[in-house]
Amino acid sequence: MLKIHGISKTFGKGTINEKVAIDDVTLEVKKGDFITIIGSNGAGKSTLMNCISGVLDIDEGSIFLDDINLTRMPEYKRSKFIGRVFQDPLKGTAFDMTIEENLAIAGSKNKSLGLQKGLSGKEREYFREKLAMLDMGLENRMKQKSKLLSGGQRQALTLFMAVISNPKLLLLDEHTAALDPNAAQKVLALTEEFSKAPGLCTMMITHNMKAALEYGNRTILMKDGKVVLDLIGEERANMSVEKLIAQFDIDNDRMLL
Ligand SMILES: Nc1ncnc2c1ncn2[C@@H]1O[C@H](COP(=O)(O)OP(=O)(O)OP(=O)(O)O)[C@@H](O)[C@H]1O
Repeated sequence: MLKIHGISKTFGKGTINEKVAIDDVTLEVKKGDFITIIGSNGAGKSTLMNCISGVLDIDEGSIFLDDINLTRMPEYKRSKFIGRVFQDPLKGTAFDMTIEENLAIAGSKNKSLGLQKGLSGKEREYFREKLAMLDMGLENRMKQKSKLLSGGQRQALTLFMAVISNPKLLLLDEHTAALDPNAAQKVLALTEEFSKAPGLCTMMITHNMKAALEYGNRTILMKDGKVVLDLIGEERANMSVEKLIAQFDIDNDRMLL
């Protein structure tokens, strides 16, 4: 379980540009939870993820993942427990490496062996089987460089790479925003599938309001650095995009209905 307690983050403290990006946020994410995160531009969604993953230091509060205290742990150490996928499909894979080299590196993340570029026959077979689950024909292209893949294929591969080391937490920051609608839907369906891995907590930022209510089991709305709505169960099932916009004054220039 992820336990975020009373965290705050202010940029440019003491300057005229001072900005409270995260304001006393407390949040518990249970194992198996798949939380979608929505909110207006500048609400603090990405900053929250950056605080959890260790890209940013928090000013106050604490972050625990199970019994592991992440609060002051450097980003590279947290990455053993946290898988991440960003908006840009070019960010997640090593462009000039083959699909299987990318997988080998991602798979070795949790081991003490360090980077491994090669795969044993057994590992190759394992990855081939797993890749087939993506249903994109990538299992037959394992020796091809990842730069030859389409955006959707690359993002599916990145997602797969983020989960093969069995992280405790998966953080997705608008990971389908740069994809065409078909590819986005496919990657969202895969996300839902991967989020069922035993013991995993998943958090996904999206500007697609419909997807936010459709995927996962819980939706939070952020505003001015705070969590102002936490929807789950029946309340979430009865919520619609129209109601959300009307009730919460969501103003987002990239919002998709
Ligand atoms: N590195 C930074 N330095 C200074 N201010 C920042 C920095 N990162 C974010 N901010 C500010 O903090 C606030 C929250 O930004 P954040 O990127 O978390 O919002 P967001 O909800 O992810 O927005 P969007 O939907 O537009 O991506 C914004 O006012 C932003 O300008």
